[in-house]
Amino acid sequence: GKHQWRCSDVVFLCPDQSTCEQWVKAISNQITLLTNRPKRLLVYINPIGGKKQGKWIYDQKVAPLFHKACVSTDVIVTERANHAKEHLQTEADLDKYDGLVCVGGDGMFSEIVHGLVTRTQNDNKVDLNDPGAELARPSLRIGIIPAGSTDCICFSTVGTNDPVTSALHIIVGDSQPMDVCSVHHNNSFLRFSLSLLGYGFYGDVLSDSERKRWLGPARYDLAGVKTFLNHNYYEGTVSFLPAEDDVSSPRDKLQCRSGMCLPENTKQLTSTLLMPFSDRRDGWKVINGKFMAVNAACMSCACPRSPKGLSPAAHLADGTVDLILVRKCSRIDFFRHLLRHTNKDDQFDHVFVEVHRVKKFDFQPRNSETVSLEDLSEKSTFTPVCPGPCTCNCGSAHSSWTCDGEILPHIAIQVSVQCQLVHLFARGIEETQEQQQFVFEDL
Ligand SMILES: CCCCCCCCCCCCC/C=C/[C@@H](O)[C@H](CO)NC(=O)CCCCCCCCCCCCCCC
Ligand SMILES: Nc1ncnc2c1ncn2[C@@H]1O[C@H](COP(=O)(O)OP(=O)(O)OP(=O)(O)O)[C@@H](O)[C@H]1O
Ligand SMILES: [Ca+2]
Repeated sequence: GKHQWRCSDVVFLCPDQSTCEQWVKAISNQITLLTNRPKRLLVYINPIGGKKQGKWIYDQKVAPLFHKACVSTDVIVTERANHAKEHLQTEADLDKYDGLVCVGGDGMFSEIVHGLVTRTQNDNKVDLNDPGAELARPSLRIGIIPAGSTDCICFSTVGTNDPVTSALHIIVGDSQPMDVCSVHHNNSFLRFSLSLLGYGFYGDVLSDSERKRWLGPARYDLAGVKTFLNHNYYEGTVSFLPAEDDVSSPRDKLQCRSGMCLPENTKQLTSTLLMPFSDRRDGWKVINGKFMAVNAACMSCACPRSPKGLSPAAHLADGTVDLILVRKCSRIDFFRHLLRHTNKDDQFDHVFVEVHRVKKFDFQPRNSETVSLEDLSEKSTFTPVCPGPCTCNCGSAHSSWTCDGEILPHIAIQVSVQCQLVHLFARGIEETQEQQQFVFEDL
């Protein structure tokens, strides 16, 4: 149920010992032939993510399963932020392993993707600062054992945030390609985004929540309420290159399901992103306005807080990102919009919300040319110019971008989707039995 997998024992009864041994040998031989299954894994554990349970979860729930399945592991418990990333970039002997495992939340997973992808580009002499460069794909898959506060990437790729389920997907060697957004400021690479890239509301929630880390996962709720009450909006220009809209749309209600975003199927969803960078302005659209939030969801961003996610129909590996623009609106309207993330109603069905499926986009804040976070005082960045509804020019304040829970140092950014840059030990969200029955009855 609920996409959770469990181990189960099967008892074979044999008439004699030698038949029993033949069975054991035959089954072991068959399992050895399954080349998708990893045999050696490099595990990184963040001991301070989420409720600080990462090490306990791994030792109690995951390591015994790896042991049973004869998967050998090297385990690194991180000692500081960026430990895993730096280890992957420079030290790790990656040839020794069939995959990586991340025990932690979205921030920790982001570290591991950055380490692995940067290492792969260095090995292949690809310049990450060139926004038009075609990136080399890492050969190692990554498994996520959820132990963070949001665990959005695990939830959106498996359908649940359950360590045992994730461990079993790793053991059986599932593979799920995943899009990654690269974020540049002019010609300098800033970060990859794997889940939510958000300016305005989520940027402000994140900035505020970082100061409340000691609260654990509850920091987001407290910062969320505070940011909601502040009710800030920000002015800027969003330019984007739409994906072919006859193929799929953020409002088609077609949720990404297991098998949908495998390489061969993806070609039908979208033709990939080989457009030369010099042609980039052909077909671009420009929207100017005052926004409560500018959100880019590379995947649905489903998580326990919002089980269908920020963009329920976003696909994991179709080479596109859903760009959600929430324009300036009243508090009550914004509340209605937020509330719809938690129930079945359509959060895009508001006059002040629009959503576009895009391959690339740029954001330019109003009067921004020289603005970077270093130039902005804490006050002007994170505190509303006015505390409540007012007639003054609140819109001239700037927010900041949150990128998978990290604050970006620049506001003017250029984003492009790197189609299926990394692979996870996952298989996408499987249809539940009731859903399959429903489709069958429909047919
Ligand atoms: C009325 C209830 C409305 C609830 C609306 C919930 C919408 C939640 C959507 C969450 C989407 C998460 C996307 C994933 C982002 C991750 O890369 C990142 C790192 O892990 N996590 C967050 O940014 C963590 C982001 C956490 C954001 C929490 C926002 C909470 C808002 C609360 C507003 C309350 C208004 C109450 C008015 C009295
Ligand atoms: N040993 C460590 N000490 C301090 N920080 C660490 C350590 N190891 C990793 N980190 C950092 O902790 C940050 C947060 O970790 P993580 O993503 O696992 O948990 P979270 O923020 O609670 O959850 P989520 O990202 O799902 O909201 C990561 O960005 C990572 O860089
Ligand atoms: Ca996508």
